[in-house]
Amino acid sequence: MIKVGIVGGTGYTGVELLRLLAQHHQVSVEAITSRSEAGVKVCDMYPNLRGHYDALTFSEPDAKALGSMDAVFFATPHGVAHALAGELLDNGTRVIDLSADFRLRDADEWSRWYDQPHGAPELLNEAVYGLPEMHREQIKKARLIAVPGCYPTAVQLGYLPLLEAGLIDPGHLIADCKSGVTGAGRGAKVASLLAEASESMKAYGASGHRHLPEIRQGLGDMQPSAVGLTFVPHLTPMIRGIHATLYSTLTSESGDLQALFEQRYANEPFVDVMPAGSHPETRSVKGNNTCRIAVHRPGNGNTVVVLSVIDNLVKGASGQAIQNLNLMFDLEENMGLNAPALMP
Ligand SMILES: NC(=O)C1=CN([C@@H]2O[C@H](COP(=O)(O)OP(=O)(O)OC[C@H]3O[C@@H](n4cnc5c(N)ncnc54)[C@H](OP(=O)(O)O)[C@@H]3O)[C@@H](O)[C@H]2O)C=CC1
Ligand SMILES: CC(=O)N[C@@H](CCC(=O)OP(=O)(O)O)C(=O)O
Repeated sequence: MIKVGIVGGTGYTGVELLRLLAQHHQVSVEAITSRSEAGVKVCDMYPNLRGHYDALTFSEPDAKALGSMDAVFFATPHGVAHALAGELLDNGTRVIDLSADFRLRDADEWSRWYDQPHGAPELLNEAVYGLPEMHREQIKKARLIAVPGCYPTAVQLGYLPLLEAGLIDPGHLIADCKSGVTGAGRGAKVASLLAEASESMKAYGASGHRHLPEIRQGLGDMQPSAVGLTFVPHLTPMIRGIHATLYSTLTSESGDLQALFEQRYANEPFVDVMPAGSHPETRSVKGNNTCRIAVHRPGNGNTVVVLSVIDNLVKGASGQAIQNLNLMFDLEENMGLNAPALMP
């Protein structure tokens, strides 16, 4: 059994790790932290987990206890993994960080977007960006994984086949994205109140969101030219889900785009290219680690429209984190991640 710890077990991605790992036959969750709920039994706070983690109790984060694990997930706000990751790695514990602490290769750029100094620039060289569809071989050898953000996962998987094939202009990309409210975390915020978020929809971060440099870096790794990206996120009245509508312009004769996408993702266990003409729904991936994609070329013109949907808490966070763990520990990539989506 692989012994794992979770730092930040009371948040939405932390409890989603617990839900998914309850179905994983090779992992045992032995430590889970929360400063505010230390001493509380996991099942008393989350009754959906009764019968799965009856002996597990939240405790204060403790580097020594976490250092006795084979792997530790960080499901914490930005900056927390910076402070603890080095010590854990020195103890031989592998680190899978769901926050943005190690996603950007440039520490100064990270500081600008996250408005705080980078706490562990010495670890950036060895951090691997945990998007298996791009970096599977590096993930298998990694000790430190930066799990991609939710919007960046949906956007990068949507553009990947087109950029790798050199078919579109990378200088003029537009990503129009929608998120459910769990994307904002479990902490109390006015914008997440029912009366604020339901029956309404709004854009935010239109002139600069912290996922912009992360997406730009990822799209830059797919092809040699400079990336020009407009990224506009929106908050929508749903609990889970990301819907990305991705626009780009063809620069050469494209051939069969449907076949291109099907071939690129033929061996990917968690990317589903839908039949031509489809419009994937967020509810088709709810609770599930799949990214469903459809590619359109309206009026057979030069504009390509890709539709990409994921569950922000699964392929956008905890499911992808477990996919990375499976690769790092040489397990079946889909172990613990096989349950179909909840519909309706
Ligand atoms: N929600 C989403 O859809 C996604 C989230 N992410 C990222 O994953 C991370 C977790 O997100 P989410 O689960 O939504 O967050 P939440 O706000 O829901 O939960 C945060 C958790 O971290 C703990 N925590 C907070 N501060 C500290 C600290 N200083 N030291 C130790 N533990 C701390 C909290 O418990 P306590 O305060 O009791 O210790 C809580 O359990 C974030 O970095 C987020 O950006 C990534 C992709 C998608
Ligand atoms: C709806 C909502 O608020 N979404 C969050 C992003 C989700 C997320 O947690 O991303 P990181 O892992 O990069 O922090 C936001 O826009 O800030």
